[in-house]
Amino acid sequence: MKIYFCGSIRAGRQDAELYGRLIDLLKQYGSVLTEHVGFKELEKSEKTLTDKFIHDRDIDWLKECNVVVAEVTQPSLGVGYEIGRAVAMDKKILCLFRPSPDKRLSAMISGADDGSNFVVKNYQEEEAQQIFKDFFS
Ligand SMILES: O=c1[nH]c(=O)n([C@H]2C[C@H](O)[C@@H](COP(=O)(O)O)O2)cc1CO
Repeated sequence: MKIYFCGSIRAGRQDAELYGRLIDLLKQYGSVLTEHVGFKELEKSEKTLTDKFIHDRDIDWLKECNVVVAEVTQPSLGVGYEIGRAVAMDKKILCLFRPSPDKRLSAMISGADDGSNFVVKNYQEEEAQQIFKDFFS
């Protein structure tokens, strides 16, 4: 099982440590192609790469993966783009959103939930393990 994990990078790194913990949980189910999204020092390593390289590498990984898991609480153009491309590739997608009074998820994500291939879950971190268990079973 190859998993493509999406999380905000240039749109803000406030959830980076959470991404790292989610990626650790996901490793029980397969290999995470985009492990760097959860790295604390990420910006240093990705800074040596051109935007074209990053885009083309990530689209190749997206083509290669079996499922996409996206943490969508921090809105990110890159994550939205990856999700749209993944839909066009018929990938199975799980989006995770942590509700709070100051955040509203885009209708283009919440409204895409079809209960099977595109699943959107409101969650708190402690529920992630069970959500992954259900999604991957
Ligand atoms: O350096 C990068 N490396 C990288 O893999 N990405 C991909 C993976 C993330 O899921 C997504 C983040 O997009 P953004 O940077 O617009 O928040 O794009 C994005 C960047 C920077 O845009």
